[in-house]
Amino acid sequence: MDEQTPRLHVNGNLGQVDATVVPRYGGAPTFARLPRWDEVDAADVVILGVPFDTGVSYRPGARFGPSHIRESSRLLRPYNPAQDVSPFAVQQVVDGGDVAANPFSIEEALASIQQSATRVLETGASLLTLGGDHTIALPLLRAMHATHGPIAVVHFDAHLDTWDTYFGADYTHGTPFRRASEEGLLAADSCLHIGIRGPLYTTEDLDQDGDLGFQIVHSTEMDALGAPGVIERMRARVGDRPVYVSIDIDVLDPAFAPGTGTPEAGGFTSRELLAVLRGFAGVNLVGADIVEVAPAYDHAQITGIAAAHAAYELLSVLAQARSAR
Ligand SMILES: N=C(N)NCCCC(=O)O
Ligand SMILES: [Zn+2]
Ligand SMILES: [Zn+2]
Repeated sequence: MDEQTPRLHVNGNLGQVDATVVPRYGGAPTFARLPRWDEVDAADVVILGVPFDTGVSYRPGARFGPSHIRESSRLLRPYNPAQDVSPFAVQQVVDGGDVAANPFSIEEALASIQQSATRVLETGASLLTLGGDHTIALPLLRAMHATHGPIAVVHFDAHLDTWDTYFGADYTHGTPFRRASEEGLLAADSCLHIGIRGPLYTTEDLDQDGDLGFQIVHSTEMDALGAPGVIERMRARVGDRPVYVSIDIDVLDPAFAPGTGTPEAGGFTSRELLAVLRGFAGVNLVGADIVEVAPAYDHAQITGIAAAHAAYELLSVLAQARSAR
C-alpha cells in the first residue's frame, strides 16, 4: 500500500481514498478511488475493465467505457442508505485494471477476456466488469459457467442481443446471448430480458428469442408493474439459481444515457434501473457486467454517472449477501 495515500480502513478492508483529506478530483481514477488489486492481500470483489468495441454494429466508442465509468465514479461515498450497507467496508473491493483485448481479432479478445475473468473467479472473488461493447458478455459467461454451471442471466437492455449473425459474423454485440445459449452456458428456463423496446428486424426476432427460452419484461411494462412488479417477475424467474446480471446501459432512455452506441427512445429512468437492481438483494448473484458506455456521445458524465451508480448498487447487493452470511 502507498503509505502516502490516506484511505478509509474498516473491518480490515482497505477502502476508498479518504475524500476528507484528498479531494475527490485528484489522484488515480480507480473505480470509486478503491485500491488496486495488487495493493491488497486478497479481494472479495474484483472490478475489471474491458476496453473493447470491435463488435459494435453502429456508433463505436465503448472501448473508452471503462475509463469513463471510473472517472464518473469519483464522487461515490462509502455508505449506501438505499440498501443500508457500506459496500467497501463489509467486503474487500478492488479495481483489477483492464483486460488487454486485441482490437483486431475478436476471437483472440474473447479468449483474453475469458482468461482474465477465470483468473478472478479462481480466487473465489466475485467479478464486476465494466465494458466495452456487449460482445464481452459471451466470454464472461463462459468463465461463469465453468465455475458455477448453468447461469440464470438477467439481461437489462433495449435489445434482445439474441440475433444470429451480423454480416456473417458470429461474435458481435448483437449476438452474445444466442451464442451463450447454443454453448449451453445458460439455465434456459431462468433467463430474463428487462427493458426491451424499439423496432426489430422481423417478428421472428421475438419468436427465436422465445425458442431459446428467454422471457421478456418489455420497457412498456414498467409503467404498470413499477419497479416492485419487475423485481417480483425477476425473482420468480431466477429462483435460487446462480444469477449473472448484464446491464447494457442503453436500457436507460437516451435522456439518462446519451453516451451509448445504439440508443432507443422510451427507456427506463436511472431511478427505475437502480430500484430494480436493489431488488437483487437475497438473490444468488455471482457476477455482473455494465456495457455499452460510449463517452464520445455523453454529456457532463450523465451516462458515466448512471453506470457508476448501477455498479455501486450491485456492489451493495454483494455486500448485503456477505454480511448476511
Ligand atoms: N447494443 C447492443 N448490445 N446491441 C444492439 C444491436 C442492434 C443492431 O445493431 O441492430
Ligand atoms: Zn442494447
Ligand atoms: Zn446489448
